[in-house]
Amino acid sequence: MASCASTVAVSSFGPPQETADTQSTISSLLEPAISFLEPVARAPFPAIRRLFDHLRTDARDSASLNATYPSRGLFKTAAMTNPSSDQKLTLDLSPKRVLLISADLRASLAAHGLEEVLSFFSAIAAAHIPTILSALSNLAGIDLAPLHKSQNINFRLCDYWPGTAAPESDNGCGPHTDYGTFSIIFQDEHAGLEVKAPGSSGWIPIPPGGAVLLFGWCALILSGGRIHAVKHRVRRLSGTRRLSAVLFVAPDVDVALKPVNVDNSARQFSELIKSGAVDVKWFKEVMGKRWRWREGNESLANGELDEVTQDEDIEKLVFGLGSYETRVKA
Ligand SMILES: O=C(O)CCC(=O)C(=O)O
Ligand SMILES: [Fe+2]
Repeated sequence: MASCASTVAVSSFGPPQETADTQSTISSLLEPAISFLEPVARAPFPAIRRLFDHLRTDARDSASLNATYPSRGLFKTAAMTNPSSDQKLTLDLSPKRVLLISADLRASLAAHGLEEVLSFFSAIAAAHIPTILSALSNLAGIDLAPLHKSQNINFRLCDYWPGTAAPESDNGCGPHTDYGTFSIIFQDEHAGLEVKAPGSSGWIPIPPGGAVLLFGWCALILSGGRIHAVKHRVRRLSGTRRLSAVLFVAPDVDVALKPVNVDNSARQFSELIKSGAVDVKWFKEVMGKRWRWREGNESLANGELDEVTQDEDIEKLVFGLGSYETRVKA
C-alpha cells in the first residue's frame, strides 16, 4: 500500500483546471485537495507506542507533563471516561510546549521514546515545510513563506487505544477540516483515515501506512479558495489499536485571514473574512472551542447546539450565512 505514497508528486496539487492527473482512482478523486508524500523519515511507531504506554500507565509522569501546560495539558485522555467524544488519546508536542518540559521529566520520557519522536518531527518539519509552502505558493499565485515565519506548528501523536470508554465505538476522530495551512498525517499499518473529496459526498478510505498531505482552512482562505481544504475523519475498528503522527502547519498568529490576492479569488467569502478582521489567533480560538468539544476536552456553553458540527460553524464564518443556508437546503 505504501507504494501509493510515491505516485503523486507534491507539484501535482492544484485547482482542477490545472491538473490532468489520472494515475489512480484515489489520487484522481482526491486531487487537488490531498496527496501522498514520500517523507524523508519514517514515523517511529514503536517509540510512539512506548511513549503512550508509559504515559497511560505512569500517573506521575503524565501529571507532571500536563502540569507544564496547565490550561489544557499535553496528554489528553478524555476518551477514557467520555464515550461520546473522539475515542482516541492525544499528545500535543508543539515546539513551544516542549521547551516548557523540565530537564528531569524530559530525561525520564527520553527512556520511553520522547526524543526519537521529537527528532522525527524536527526532521520532517525542516525537510518538508519549505518545499510544500513553495509548491502551494506557486499553485495559489501568492507567496506563503512570509506568512509562515514563526514556526506556528504542532506535533501531534494519536493513539486509538481500544480500551477507551466506548470500546465498540467506531468514532476515532469525528469529521472535521484542520484549521491551518496543511497537515501531514503519518499512519501506522492500520486503516481508519477517510477523506471527502471536494464536491463528492462519500467517504474515501486512505490506504494505511505512508504519509498523507492535506490542506486546511487557512490555505483555503489565503489562496482565495484555489487550494481546497479537506474534510477527514478516523473510523476505529473495535479491538484494534491504531497510531498516527500528525504535523500541523499554520500561518503566524497575527496573519489576517483573507484572500491574499482578491482578483484571483475562486470563491466568495463572508464580509467578515474579506474585511481582514479575522486573524489566525482568533480563528483558531473560535474553531478550537468546537474541536476541543469533539475531542472531549471542553464543554459548550448553554445554547450552543451540539448537533452543529465543527465545519458547519466555520463554514458560516468563512462563507457567510447565506451560502451556508443555500447549501444545507440543497
Ligand atoms: O489520526 C489521524 O489519522 C488523523 C487525526 C486528525 O485528523 C487530527 O488530529 O486532526
Ligand atoms: Fe485532522
